Amino acid sequence: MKVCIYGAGAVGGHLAARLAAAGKHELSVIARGPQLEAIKQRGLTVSRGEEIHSGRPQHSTDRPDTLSPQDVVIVTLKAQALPNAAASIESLLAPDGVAVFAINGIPWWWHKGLNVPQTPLFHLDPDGQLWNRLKDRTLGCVIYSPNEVIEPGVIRSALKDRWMLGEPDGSDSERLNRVAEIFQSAGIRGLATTNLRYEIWYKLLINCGLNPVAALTRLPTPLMNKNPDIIALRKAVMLEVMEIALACGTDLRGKIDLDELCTPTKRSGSNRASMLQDVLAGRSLEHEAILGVTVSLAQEHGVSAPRCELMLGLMRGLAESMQQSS
Ligand SMILES: NC(=O)C1=CN([C@@H]2O[C@H](COP(=O)(O)OP(=O)(O)OC[C@H]3O[C@@H](n4cnc5c(N)ncnc54)[C@H](OP(=O)(O)O)[C@@H]3O)[C@@H](O)[C@H]2O)C=CC1
Ligand SMILES: CC(C)(CO)C(=O)C(=O)O
Repeated sequence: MKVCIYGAGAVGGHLAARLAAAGKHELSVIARGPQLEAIKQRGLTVSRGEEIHSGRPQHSTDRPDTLSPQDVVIVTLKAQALPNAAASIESLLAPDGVAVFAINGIPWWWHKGLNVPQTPLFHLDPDGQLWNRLKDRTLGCVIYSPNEVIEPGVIRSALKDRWMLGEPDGSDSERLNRVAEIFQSAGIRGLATTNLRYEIWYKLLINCGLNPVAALTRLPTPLMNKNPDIIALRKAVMLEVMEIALACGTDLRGKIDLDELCTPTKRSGSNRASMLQDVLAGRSLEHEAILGVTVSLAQEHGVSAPRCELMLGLMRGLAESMQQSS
């Protein structure tokens, strides 16, 4: 298969290193800047506890138009970078190729397969570029794997390793199983599910509590997990997201141990949430996909979510101040 990772940063670099190390597929990566230079010179390395996986993709470029048509494009850009990449993702796909969006937050394709007007999500896809080009050629992926680029081409990952893959409409398709096999061929725990929306809400609940607080306090996760004020705040946010999920048709009550989500484990390891990594690197923030759409859904369904609203306001302010100082 021809497999392309579009946006080989922390998460994409992790996948690319393991796929390249396994060598089962023809691998291309799209990256840029020092990360691309390092990949060209030394390939990619990911360390997970005692494990180290290294490999060099067959093709590395910042010009997607130079690659041949791909069977699978795994998109690991930040949500806010997707609309500008929609046309090039579409042109990269072979006629029966599929794009897999491995992204946090509510995904741009959220309305697909739901009994609601089949329209793009304004916050994430304002001109409908993603929806119009890719809605029938897309799988979703919920990532349970914390990663950070510690130097160009080198990624440190926690041991947690679960990548839930699903069709937007919840069907069990041939292409879904094909993609899960690609992950598994590299020893990556990619699992096909017919209920990806459950995973999206579960992960969103974690991210709404954790990522903005990490970005605002600049605390790494292990320190947040020792701070009673922050734990209380995160739990309160998570309870709100649980109510929003319920109003949208996903019942997480009784299925999630909020204490456990605020407790350090060996598998989650020591890491900085991706939004904190973005703040420290001066990159744009993913708060609209994580909090903006969540708050909109709360308002649409008449659910009170004051803490999510507060977090969203603060994150919009942080994004503005970062933009002004850049
Ligand atoms: N990191 C983590 O632990 C986790 C992240 N996630 C989610 O995974 C997704 C990806 O996150 P993450 O890997 O952390 O993000 P990164 O910012 O580390 O990776 C994205 C990469 O894409 C590159 N890129 C952006 N635009 C282009 C372009 N036009 N051409 C080429 N390269 C480009 C970026 O370069 P540049 O740096 O120059 O912008 C960066 O290297 C997000 O939705 C995140 O929330 C989910 C679970 C854990
Ligand atoms: C769960 C968590 C916080 C892992 O670091 C994540 O998804 C992120 O960093 O965005």
